[in-house]
Amino acid sequence: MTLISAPRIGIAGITGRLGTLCAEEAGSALAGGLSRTADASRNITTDPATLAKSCDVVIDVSHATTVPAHAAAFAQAGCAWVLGTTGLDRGAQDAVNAAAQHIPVLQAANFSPALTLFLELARQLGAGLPDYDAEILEVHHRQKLDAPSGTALAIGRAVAEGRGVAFEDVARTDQNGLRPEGAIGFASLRGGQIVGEHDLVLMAADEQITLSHRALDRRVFARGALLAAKWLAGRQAGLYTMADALKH
Ligand SMILES: NC(=O)C1=CN([C@@H]2O[C@H](COP(=O)(O)OP(=O)(O)OC[C@H]3O[C@@H](n4cnc5c(N)ncnc54)[C@H](OP(=O)(O)O)[C@@H]3O)[C@@H](O)[C@H]2O)C=CC1
Ligand SMILES: O=C(O)C1=N[C@H](C(=O)O)C[C@H](O)C1
Repeated sequence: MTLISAPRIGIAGITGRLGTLCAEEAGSALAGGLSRTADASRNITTDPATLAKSCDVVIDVSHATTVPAHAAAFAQAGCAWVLGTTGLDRGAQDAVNAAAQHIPVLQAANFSPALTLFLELARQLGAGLPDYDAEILEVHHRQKLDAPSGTALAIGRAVAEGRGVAFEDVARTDQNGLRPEGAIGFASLRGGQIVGEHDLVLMAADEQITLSHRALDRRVFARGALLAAKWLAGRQAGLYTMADALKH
């Protein structure tokens, strides 16, 4: 493994809300971008293989449907992949896992340092309060496409992991009917320009605890993505988390 001190960074989804900020944060390390509309003047291509050839690492904040093609192209080129896109289906996640056999992949639904620590606290709360009703509320801007948010799902997975249960067995996105014992529930609100809010609430008959995170500026994600990219470039193949990047 040879870590790269000044990696060339590409951005998939470079024209988007987060991609634009990532490009700004990358500064002179920016090698190019990926979009559905090419722009040679900015080294923006429509072809993931072409982008991968000019980069050491790609920050991917685009759309879930692009994930299988990106996985194949980046793995083929040997380019590291920081994946922040959310809303992946099973097939897309399988493609990520397969790519991680060949290249370093850091997958994080949320690049914020505080939210990364939130996941650890959620794991502890899940383990320490196994019988409390766990509910996760997330609020985002009106343009967001996926629900529940990737972060909300990651929080739910952390609680389930703390409880030693399979997330798929306890996740509850439809609130109709009697609340099953041990369920982890989700609720989503969409409106305005809310950057991203997440609450984990654990409730018993006689007390309740809430863990809250508020992203106040989308740039927190862009800064985290850059930190992740610089940490990942040149590492061994494998699937890494934001916690890995923050603790080294
Ligand atoms: N990990 C994290 O910390 C964070 C992750 N995210 C995630 O990043 C992703 C992007 O978020 P955001 O920047 O707000 O989204 P935007 O819609 O603003 O940007 C996404 C970009 O992806 C490109 N794209 C490629 N294929 C498609 C498609 N089929 N449909 C729509 N867009 C497509 C578009 O660029 P073009 O039109 O040029 O092709 C678009 O500008 C989301 O999955 C979001 O959940 C967001 C914030 C933080
Ligand atoms: O789409 C967004 O904006 C965000 N998406 C991520 C998610 O789905 O969790 C992270 C953050 O909450 C903002």
